[in-house]
Amino acid sequence: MTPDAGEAVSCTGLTHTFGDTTAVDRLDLTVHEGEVFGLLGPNGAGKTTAIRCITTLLPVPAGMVRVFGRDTAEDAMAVRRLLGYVPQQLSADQSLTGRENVALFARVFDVARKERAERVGQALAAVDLTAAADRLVGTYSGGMVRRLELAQALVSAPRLLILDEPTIGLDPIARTGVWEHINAVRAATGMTVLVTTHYMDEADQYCDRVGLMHHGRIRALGTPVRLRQGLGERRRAAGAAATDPLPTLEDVFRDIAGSGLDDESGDFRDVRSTRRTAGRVG
Ligand SMILES: Nc1ncnc2c1ncn2[C@@H]1O[C@H](COP(=O)(O)OP(=O)(O)OP(=O)(O)O)[C@@H](O)[C@H]1O
Repeated sequence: MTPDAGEAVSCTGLTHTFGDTTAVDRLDLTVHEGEVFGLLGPNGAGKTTAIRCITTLLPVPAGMVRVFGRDTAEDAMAVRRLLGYVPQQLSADQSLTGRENVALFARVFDVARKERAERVGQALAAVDLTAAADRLVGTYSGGMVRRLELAQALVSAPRLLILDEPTIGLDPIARTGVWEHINAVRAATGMTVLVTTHYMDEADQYCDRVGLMHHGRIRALGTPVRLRQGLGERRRAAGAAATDPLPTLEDVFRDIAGSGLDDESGDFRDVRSTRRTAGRVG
C-alpha cells in the first residue's frame, strides 16, 4: 500500500463499541506529518479508545486506521515500530532507576545493542533527567515520572509520538516542563505528536491544530485561534460587542457540546480522572 504523503494518522469511519456503549462513533480524523495535534474532550468522549485503536492496542472493528499509510489491521507490527506511546497508566517501574527503565524500552524496541547506552543517555538528556538517571524511580516527583515516560517513548526515535493525558494531575510548573520537553524534541526531530488532554489552555498554547471530541466524534477541528475567532464572529453576528474578549477554547467547546456536557460526560477537569492519575504519579 502506498503511504499517503503528509499524513501521519488517518482514521476513516472508525467505530469502537464496548457492549451497548459506542465509545468511538464513525470518527474521521487526519493528523498531518510534523504537527502537534490535540484531541480534546471531557471524560468519556472516546479519546483513549481512539488512541488505543491507532496504537493497535485495540482492534478496529469498523472503519480504517492508517499510520503513515500503513493499515493498523493489516500491518500492526510495522505500525508499532513507527510510534512511541505514553499511556495514561503508569509504565515506569518504581523499583528500577530511570536509566534502567529507559534501557528496558530500548531493548524491547530493538534499539541496536551497540547504540543502546548512547540512545538511552540522549533520551534522558532530552527530558532533563541526566542528573537523576541513576536514582530509583520511586524517589521521583510526579513531573519527573511523566518526563521519564516521555524518555521511554523517545528512545526508539519514533516518527509519531502519542501521549494520553501527559500532564493530568501535575502542578502548573511540572505541566509546563512536560510540554517544553515535548516541543524541544519535536523541534529537534520533526516528529509528529498526537496528544489527548482535558486542559484547553494547554491545547491553546501548544497544539498546532485541535479536534474537539464529544460522544465519540470530532465536533470541531482547526487551529485554536481559528476556532476561537470563529465563535467570536458568530457571537458578534448575534449582537455581542466588538470589544468583547476573544472566546477561549473552552467557550468553543461549550458552544458545540451544549448543556449535555456536564451531565453525561463529566467536565474538563473531572476529579475522578485527576485523582486516578494523581494517585498514580504523586
Ligand atoms: N474497557 C471498557 N469497557 C467498557 N466501557 C469502556 C471501556 N473503555 C471505555 N469505555 C467507555 O467508552 C466511553 C469512552 O471512554 P474513553 O476512555 O475512550 O473516553 P476518554 O475521552 O478517553 O475519557 P477520559 O478522559 O476519562 O480518559 C466511555 O463511556 C467509557 O465508559
